[in-house]
Amino acid sequence: MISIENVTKRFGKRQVLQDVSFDVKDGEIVGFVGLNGAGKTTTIRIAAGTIQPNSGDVLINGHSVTKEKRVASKYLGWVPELPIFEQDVKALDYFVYIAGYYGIPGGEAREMGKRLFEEVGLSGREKDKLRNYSQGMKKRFALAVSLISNPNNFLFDEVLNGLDPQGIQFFREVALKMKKEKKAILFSSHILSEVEAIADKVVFIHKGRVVKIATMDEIRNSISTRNLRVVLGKVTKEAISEAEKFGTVEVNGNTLVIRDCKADLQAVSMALSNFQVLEIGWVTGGLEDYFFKLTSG
Ligand SMILES: Nc1ncnc2c1ncn2[C@@H]1O[C@H](COP(=O)(O)OP(=O)(O)OP(=O)(O)O)[C@@H](O)[C@H]1O
Repeated sequence: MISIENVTKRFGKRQVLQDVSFDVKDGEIVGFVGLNGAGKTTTIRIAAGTIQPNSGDVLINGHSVTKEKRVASKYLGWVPELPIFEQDVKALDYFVYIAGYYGIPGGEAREMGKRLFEEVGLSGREKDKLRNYSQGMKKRFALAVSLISNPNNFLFDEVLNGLDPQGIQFFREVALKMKKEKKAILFSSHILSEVEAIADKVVFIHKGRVVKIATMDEIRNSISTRNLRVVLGKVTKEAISEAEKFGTVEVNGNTLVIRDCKADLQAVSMALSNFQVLEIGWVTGGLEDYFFKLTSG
């Protein structure tokens, strides 16, 4: 479990984080969302122990990153937005070198490296120098490194940035697999559809403050559009022209979506009653609608 507790951070005179608090529970994927400069990376770097907060703390499985960094780090994996590695070293050699910091002897580290390279889709590229890795490959390498201590908490900072669709799918599946294994995952991303696809809960940060924490169910239920979805038992020409009296109609099998519906649900339900209304309800919006509503407010 990752607990961010009242974290405050200033860079010089600029207040970058103000009293940021939230939890990522075991078996939970938490989306971390905010505009550019909102404070996501700073929060993540504080959680990873690479920068110190001015006040507050982050607990990893109950261990303070500010006071017990070594122990806390053992339970934490981190894939940074722009992984920076030694460029002139062969990837597997560098992995073995890093594993040394975790007290893993050379031979064992090499075997572990081969296994993890395969797991993250880098087999065959063990002898390439890191300078010859693409951005996506560097992220996969950072993931392999983060798996060395088999931690149960993960920080993914904009891991999808600059990835091709295959890379995006790979990291989505990694996060979902980790969730199944009851790991705690904090996942920052600008690709809101991806956050929506995997997150259980979303933390919204704006100008250094947490402005909202909501589950995906709460988000979906709170945004209702003027688009009405109706499932009919009988979809006939008459049914469609009846529906068209209320707005533009899209037909997909037995489902009609009346866009910008001018009437209320009961009126449409009555008007279509001869065509067997099996289901009727307003289409709910997604994370993107919610995010814009929140930040424009
Ligand atoms: N080392 C630093 N020194 C001074 N200011 C910094 C430093 N790192 C970050 N900042 C400032 O802190 C604020 C938050 O930056 P941060 O990178 O955490 O935002 P972010 O939400 O991750 O943004 P993005 O979505 O663009 O990655 C910004 O105003 C940024 O300029």
